[in-house]
Amino acid sequence: MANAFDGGIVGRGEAVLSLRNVSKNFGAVQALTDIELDVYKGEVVALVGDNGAGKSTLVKILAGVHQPSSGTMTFDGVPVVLDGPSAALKLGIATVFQDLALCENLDVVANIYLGQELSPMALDEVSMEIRAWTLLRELSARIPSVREPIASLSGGQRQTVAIARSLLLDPKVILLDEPTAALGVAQTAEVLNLIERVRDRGLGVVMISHNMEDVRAVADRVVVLRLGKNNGVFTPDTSNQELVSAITGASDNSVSRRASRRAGTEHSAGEAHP
Ligand SMILES: Nc1ncnc2c1ncn2[C@@H]1O[C@H](COP(=O)(O)OP(=O)(O)OP(=O)(O)O)[C@@H](O)[C@H]1O
Repeated sequence: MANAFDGGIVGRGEAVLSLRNVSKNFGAVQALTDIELDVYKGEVVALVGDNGAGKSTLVKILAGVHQPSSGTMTFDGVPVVLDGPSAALKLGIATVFQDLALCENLDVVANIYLGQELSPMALDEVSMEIRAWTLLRELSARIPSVREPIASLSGGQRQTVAIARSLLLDPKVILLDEPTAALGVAQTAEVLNLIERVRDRGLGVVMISHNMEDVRAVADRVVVLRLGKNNGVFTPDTSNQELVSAITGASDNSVSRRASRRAGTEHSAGEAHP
């Protein structure tokens, strides 16, 4: 069911992360215009839209990779300016980009601790292994051994390691760029379960996805971008037809035509057999 721009979140307290009137241009290219976004604790927000709609640009702004050309961002109610990815991380916004940035030849523990120069923890190997193992167990991750090199893991397991790594600094918000892209059915289910457990830890999750089935399975709200602008916030039970219309801007598309054909068939079938 669709509703305006709040997606049914009225009365949920203060958002952990908010954007107001955020615009971004790259020279003459207007990638985002007046974007509004709220992310609450313990919810999964799916960010959907056609190619070039501005999803990656928006996530990169939240991750501190790009700076908005105008508009404001607040974190825990406080206006913030992210001048780089490490500023976002320090604040409590972790990102898992599509490339995952894992080292094939290193094991799970080493990858989870990779690039933790921000961390004040100077842990020995044993403590690192225990912490990595505890984290993965809390996430019910199916990793055979934390001493397994990344090269021998499946796509879903790699995504799991990348997500576990992003949780190491106890972020409040995690950004996932197409976390199920290129995964098979079982691995996708595994990663979606993991996302639910991250949400259950009280984090706000923002997930870019092109896959409406995944979005329906895990999202609490679906934020649609179209041509760099907000085009509605929907609940995950919204019909495919309505979502596709919001994404493409066209009410006449193959999904709506199929739906109306089906309705027509049912109607005439109903008439034939009252
Ligand atoms: N670094 C950049 N320089 C110039 N233009 C850019 C840059 N990054 C993005 N754009 C433009 O901004 C617009 C939004 O792109 P963006 O990658 O955010 O869309 P998207 O929704 O993530 O698309 P996709 O689903 O294809 O990844 C596009 O017109 C794109 O060409």
